[in-house]
Amino acid sequence: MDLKNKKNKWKHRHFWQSFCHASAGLLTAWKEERNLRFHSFAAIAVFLLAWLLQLGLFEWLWLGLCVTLVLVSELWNTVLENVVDLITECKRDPLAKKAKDIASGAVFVTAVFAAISGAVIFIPHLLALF
Ligand SMILES: Nc1ncnc2c1ncn2[C@@H]1O[C@H](COP(=O)(O)OP(=O)(O)OP(=O)(O)O)[C@@H](O)[C@H]1O
Repeated sequence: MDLKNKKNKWKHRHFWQSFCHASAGLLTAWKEERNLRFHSFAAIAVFLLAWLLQLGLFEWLWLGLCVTLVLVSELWNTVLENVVDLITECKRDPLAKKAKDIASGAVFVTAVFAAISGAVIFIPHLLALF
């Protein structure tokens, strides 16, 4: 297939169009993915606690990095689930299971990293209160 000469009719022509499609994607993921909503609320709770404890700039940056990593890995997990369902037409397939389980594993690894980082940052501040 000659992809070079084939014009993609869906190609974005304006930045604003790209922005609208990205926002629509985020909204769809938010509506459909329970885990994404859970991680988003957890992120809000983390930022609220960081604000109450008056954390420093680098602690905020580190927490921001952890939250971003978790949310982005959750979004990629959703992308993969949708692509796998598209290919398999939602039929049972051992390769589909393998791909989805590994993608979930990636989210789990990021979430564990975020939880450990959160504990390292918050525990000393919380202990100092008592
Ligand atoms: N087509 C399939 N063939 C075989 N097993 C599948 C298939 N689709 C899903 N599964 C199994 O079911 C699990 C849940 O898949 P599903 O697509 O419902 O994701 P989910 O419940 O949104 O998961 P997550 O919590 O990772 O977001 C997968 O991890 C996999 O083990």
